[in-house]
Order: sequence, then structure tokens, then C-alpha cells
Amino acid sequence: MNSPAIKIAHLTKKYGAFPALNDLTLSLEGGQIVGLLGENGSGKTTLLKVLAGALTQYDGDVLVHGRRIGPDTKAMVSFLPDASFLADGDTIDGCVGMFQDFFSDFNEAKCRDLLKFFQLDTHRKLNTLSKGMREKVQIALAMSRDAKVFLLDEPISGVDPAARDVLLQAIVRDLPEDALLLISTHLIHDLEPVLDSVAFMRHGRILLQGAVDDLRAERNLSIDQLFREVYQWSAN
Ligand SMILES: Nc1ncnc2c1ncn2[C@@H]1O[C@H](COP(=O)(O)OP(=O)(O)OP(=O)(O)O)[C@@H](O)[C@H]1O
Repeated sequence: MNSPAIKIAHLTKKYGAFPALNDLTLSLEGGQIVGLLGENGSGKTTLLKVLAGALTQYDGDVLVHGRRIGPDTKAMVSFLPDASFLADGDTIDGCVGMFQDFFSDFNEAKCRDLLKFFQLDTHRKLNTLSKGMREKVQIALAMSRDAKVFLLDEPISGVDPAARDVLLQAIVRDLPEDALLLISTHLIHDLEPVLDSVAFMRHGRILLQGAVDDLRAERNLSIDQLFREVYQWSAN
């Protein structure tokens, strides 16, 4: 049998003495879109950084397709961090060239197609773009790798509500079959239509996990409503 796309057991990541991830266990299969949800400070970004190989000091077992985090998994994982990872002075064309040089699974034609779809002039420098335009560039780059796991940290927070749907469709279209797309967000209502399952985090652990359809049917609530109910209840 194939290994799960992500398998985490007893993951603890401390900043100083503070456990941002606290004995977290999670297993996710490929071929699905998963929402990583949770209140501020619950550990979403920290978890994505561990999976991406950006944080290396932690306790516990973290496997991507059966491999420990390292060069092998980095080659399979496309990570879109919440902060801009591109240099201000570069043009969009320059960023495309950098991805082309850096990632052997980068599909330039797909990226250019997405940039065109977003109506971005690729001669422009990043420091002349709005926050939302920059997010579109980063999404086009990150989604144009032929990766097995995509980790997106708050990918659509900078775009206006009307543009979010378009952006989301661009993210999910042409997703490689069997790929896992794990998206952290507070914009649950916007994301809900594209999600197959969700993992709710609290205090560095998984509080609740399940298929969106099952959770909706069991609780008779939308995921947005369920989130409010769970966190209201657990905050008391
Ligand atoms: N570099 C750091 N040094 C110290 N503490 C940190 C650092 N990064 C994160 N933390 C702490 O770890 C906890 C988890 O932070 P993290 O950014 O992973 O949460 P999050 O769920 O992504 O939050 P948000 O929804 O606000 O983006 C928080 O309490 C935060 O203050």
C-alpha cells in the first residue's frame, strides 16, 4: 500500500520553552484539498513550515510520502509562505526564470498561462504591484510545480472578495492528480466550496479532522458555522 502524503506522529515544536506544536498527530492522503483551520496562534504556520523543511528543530516523526523531511521531500513539496518570498526589485519574468532554474518540476508554460489569466504584465517589478497582485504572482509560481504536496499559507488574504473565487479556481484547476493541497486560512466561507476535508487546530494540536461532507451531514452545519461553534465552545 502507498504511504499517506503526510504522516505526523507526536510532533512537538518549541519556540524557547513554548510548544507551538504540542504532540501533534495527523495523517493525510493525497488526491484531496484540505483546509487547515484554527484561531490565531494555534500553530498552522509552524506546522506548514515543518512540513516544508523550513523549520528543522523539532521532536517527533514527520513523513512526506514515507520520507523524513529533507532534500527528498523538499523536491516533492511546493510551499507558499504567508510572507513574500520574492525579492522586491525583481520583475515577474525574473521570478519565473528563478523558479525555472531552481525547480526541475517547474512548468513554465503553466505559470505563464496563470499569469495571463490573472492579467499581470510580466515586465513589471514586484515593488510596483499591489498586495493582491503579488499574491497572484506567488500563487502562479507555487502552483506551477508538478509537486506531490502543495502547502499554501493564507494564500488569498490580500485579494478582494470578488477576486477570491477566481483565484481559488486558478489554484485548484490542473492540480496534479493524487496531489495533496493543504491550505491554511481564516477565510473559511470562501474556501469551503473547494475543500474535501478539514483539520481544525488548537494549542498546537489537531482538535477535529474529517471529510467536509461527513462533518456537514453529521452536524447539520456548514464548515464555517462548525468552526464558530467549536471555537466558541472550546474558548469557554
Ligand atoms: N519565531 C517565533 N518565535 C517565538 N514564538 C513564535 C514564533 N513563531 C510563532 N510563534 C508562536 O507560536 C505559536 C503558533 O504560531 P503560528 O504562527 O504557527 O500560528 P498560526 O496558527 O499560523 O497563527 P495565525 O492564524 O495568526 O497566522 C504562537 O503562539 C506564536 O506566538
